[in-house]
Amino acid sequence: MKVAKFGGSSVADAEQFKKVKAIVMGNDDRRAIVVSAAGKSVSEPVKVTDLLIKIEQLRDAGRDYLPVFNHIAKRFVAIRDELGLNVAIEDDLRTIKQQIPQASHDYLVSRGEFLTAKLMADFLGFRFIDASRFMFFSCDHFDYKAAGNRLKAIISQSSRIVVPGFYGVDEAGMTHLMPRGGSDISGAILANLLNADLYENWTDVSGIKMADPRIIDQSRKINELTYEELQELSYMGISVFQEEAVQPVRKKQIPIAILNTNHPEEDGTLVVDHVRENAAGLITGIAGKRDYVIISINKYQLSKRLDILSQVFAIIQRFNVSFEYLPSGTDSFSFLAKRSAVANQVEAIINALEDEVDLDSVKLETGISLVAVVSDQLSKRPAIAGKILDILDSSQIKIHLVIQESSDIKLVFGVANQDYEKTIEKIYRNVNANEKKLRMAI
Ligand SMILES: Nc1ncnc2c1ncn2[C@@H]1O[C@H](COP(=O)(O)OP(=O)(O)O)[C@@H](O)[C@H]1O
Ligand SMILES: N[C@@H](CC(=O)OP(=O)(O)O)C(=O)O
Repeated sequence: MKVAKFGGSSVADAEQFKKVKAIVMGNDDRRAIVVSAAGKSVSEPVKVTDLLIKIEQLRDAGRDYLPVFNHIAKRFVAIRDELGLNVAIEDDLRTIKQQIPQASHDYLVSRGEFLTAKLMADFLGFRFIDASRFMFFSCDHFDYKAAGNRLKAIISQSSRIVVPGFYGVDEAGMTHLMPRGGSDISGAILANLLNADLYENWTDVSGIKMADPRIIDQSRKINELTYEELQELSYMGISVFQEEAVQPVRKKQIPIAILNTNHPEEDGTLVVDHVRENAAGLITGIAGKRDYVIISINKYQLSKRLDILSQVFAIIQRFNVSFEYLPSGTDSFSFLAKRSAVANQVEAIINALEDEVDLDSVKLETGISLVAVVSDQLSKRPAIAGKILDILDSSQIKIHLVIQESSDIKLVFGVANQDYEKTIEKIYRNVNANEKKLRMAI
């Protein structure tokens, strides 16, 4: 059997619902469906999830949230009516409206998936199973055993079900929301629990492109990639698949297919443990994230001075900031964080480091973007890294730092924010134009 997850763009309105139905009915094996909340469409510029977050913000500011709520309600009623369904969605909308004044963030923001799944279940003629009945979280971790047992008790082998994505329930019975893009995680967990043969992830692009299609028009599609490569690309910012959604299917070696709801006839991307030798490119994908800060400390023979390093870490801990990378050298150590994560604490951290620790220097760099090149081949052909540095050097892009991780399949460059798109473009165009030549050279 297959688990099929449909993203927000696939369920944005009644027309999209019809495409979903045609896909689901097109294969008898598609028996477990996970949906996100109705997303953006031509006539709806904001995702329902973001509208729900807006309601919470207005409520907390003591402002009128009813116009936003009414807009959401109208969207769901319109889908119901255009599809000629009988679901009494007004009852659910009324309950949610009554709850808003005291609703938790997790409960309120999860309602988009709840309502979308209710409509989809009715439209498909499948059973609606609320995620709160079996998606059990315990201390923030998913409880596979308890969830699997409960699911077995509530559905049979032949059941055809629709489950809302993005949330589950905690030990206290309260709604537990997953990170943004979390319906991908729900789908992956369901595939794991049901021992699916395939996890289909239906979105608005025909598979994963080698580079963000918003930067590289007509970017080449990745036909196959490994779970590990997908995880690294997702971590580095490709929004098409949530990074935490890889592990649940990887554990059971369930392949993932990334497919396009608007063009179901097109091949997508297949994610597996090992890519066929002839399917692997020199570089699998390029991804990136903008707006980082780097705090670098320098001290002669720092790598041997654990006393100094522990003082530095004590300061970092005091500020409770999460750093994503900690590259180090013999005399230096750097902390890399998203600018929004350090917000206005940077100056205070630097002052504390300068005042309290005996360092040679403390340096701050801002406006840094990270660009990652991911490829299973990087570990087998280390010369690829050199070629990419060559490309950047001849494009006169200043590299602020290079990080090659122990996983050996990802190479990260720090460049100035204004060079972000140029960096991705230069690597993409050069590697694709010269793939044959590069292969022979390394
Ligand atoms: N490398 C990439 N390949 C494909 N899509 C990408 C890539 N990087 C970013 N994206 C973006 O991801 C989007 C799909 O993800 P998302 O908006 O979460 O879809 P959904 O609503 O189906 O969950 C695409 O429309 C595309 O703009
Ligand atoms: N609706 C949630 C969860 C999700 O997975 O959405 P999408 O599939 O549209 O990325 C969000 O916007 O984060």
